Amino acid sequence: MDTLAILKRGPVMPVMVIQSVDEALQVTRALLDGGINTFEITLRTPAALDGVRELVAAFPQALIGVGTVRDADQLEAALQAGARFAVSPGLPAALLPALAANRVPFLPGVATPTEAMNAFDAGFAAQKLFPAEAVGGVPLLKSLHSPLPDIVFCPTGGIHAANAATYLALPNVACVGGSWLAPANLVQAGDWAGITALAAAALAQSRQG
Ligand SMILES: O=C(O)C(=O)C[C@H](O)[C@H](O)COP(=O)(O)O
Repeated sequence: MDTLAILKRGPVMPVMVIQSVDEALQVTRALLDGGINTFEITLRTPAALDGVRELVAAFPQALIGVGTVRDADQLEAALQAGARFAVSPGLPAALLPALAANRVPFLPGVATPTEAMNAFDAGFAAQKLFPAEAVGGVPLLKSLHSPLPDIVFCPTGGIHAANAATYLALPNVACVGGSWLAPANLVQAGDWAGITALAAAALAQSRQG
């Protein structure tokens, strides 16, 4: 499965910051119940890699990837844990040899036309616009489409229930990602039904968009 196919499979991707394996299992179950099938587990917490391992084992129907990948060691560890794709806030040069060696579907972060062109030339036609809202959001994506029509984006950073559909309606957007699908307040409260409802609403909106 290539990166674009993974984005289209979404087309809404929860960006998850997990504090424990048990929490990861509960949140993922709740999101699956709402119809989400693609998950980005950020490597920002000590529980992340164990979480990936357990999620891959517990939910074979889910596509589990990792986010916040910043170096080759993280990428290797994530692949060993069973991650099926990887996402980064950028495209650090130090990652390129590991990406070439592993051929894992990879979504690099970009924020400018030059970064988008460099990532395209490195072999990545599907890219994450990050942080989407802060760097120009919908108007920026519209402006990028004319000169760079062969680059497809997954905007993340500042996406939420009220603006996701506007992004998904753009011709160069295949997916949107964000933490709004599993917000910390609902996770801490153990409000799994609330998370299922957020997921279902996001998917319903994406189908209208
Ligand atoms: O670390 C990564 O690889 C990322 O993917 C970054 C995330 O996309 C953003 O941190 C989500 O931003 P919010 O939805 O505004 O909370």
